Amino acid sequence: MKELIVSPSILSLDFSRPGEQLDALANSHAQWLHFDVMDGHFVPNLTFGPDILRGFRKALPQKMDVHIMVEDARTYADVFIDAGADVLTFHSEALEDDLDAILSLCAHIRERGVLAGVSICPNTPVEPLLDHLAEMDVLLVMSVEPGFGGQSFMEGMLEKVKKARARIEAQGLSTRIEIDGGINAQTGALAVAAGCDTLVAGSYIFRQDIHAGIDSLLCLR
Ligand SMILES: O=C(CO)[C@@H](O)[C@H](O)COP(=O)(O)O
Ligand SMILES: [Fe+2]
Repeated sequence: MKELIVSPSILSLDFSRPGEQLDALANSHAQWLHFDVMDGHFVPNLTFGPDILRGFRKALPQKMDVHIMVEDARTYADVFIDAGADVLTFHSEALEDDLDAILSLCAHIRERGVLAGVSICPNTPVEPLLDHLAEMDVLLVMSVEPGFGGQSFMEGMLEKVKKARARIEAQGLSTRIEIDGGINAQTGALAVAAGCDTLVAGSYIFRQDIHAGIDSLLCLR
């Protein structure tokens, strides 16, 4: 498996003191920064636009791991690539789980020089993607219903991780398996044991000392 990456989700950043928290992130061992984009349609919440991503990109050395939870995935993939995404992950469900459309958007994202990610909600099976993992850089398994931070981890999602990990190892692929939702030191350990190499965590990291939270996840490997 690849090196373990921790991607703190800025959805849980304390926006009453952003400067202090961004400084802590900038000096942390986190390699990616998870940037959740929500449009109020695909999920019942609204978050950040491209100007905010530009600001984070200037302020932080981390790679920008952008997770778009939007209906119009094609349009907003380009909008957030233009704004500085290093990893662009869209939802399979936003493209009605149409495999041709999913693979075509992955190819487009890669052509733009960005890592392409495909995310699946808890009710979406992983099987249709298993033969196509070489065509994406990241498989993002949601372990909560998308839309909000602070929810409980759905342990049943680890079956998807195990299936994808077995396929990645069998084929010698470099595709990452990222997990998002309810990750803390305990659930993170389960996720790593199941085959995840990329952990998103929001409330767990920002509700304690940021460096301690990140380091406690990085040492799971
Ligand atoms: O995409 C999402 C939620 O839709 C996540 O990235 C959350 O921000 C994770 O937050 P925690 O569950 O770790 O608090
Ligand atoms: Fe996310």
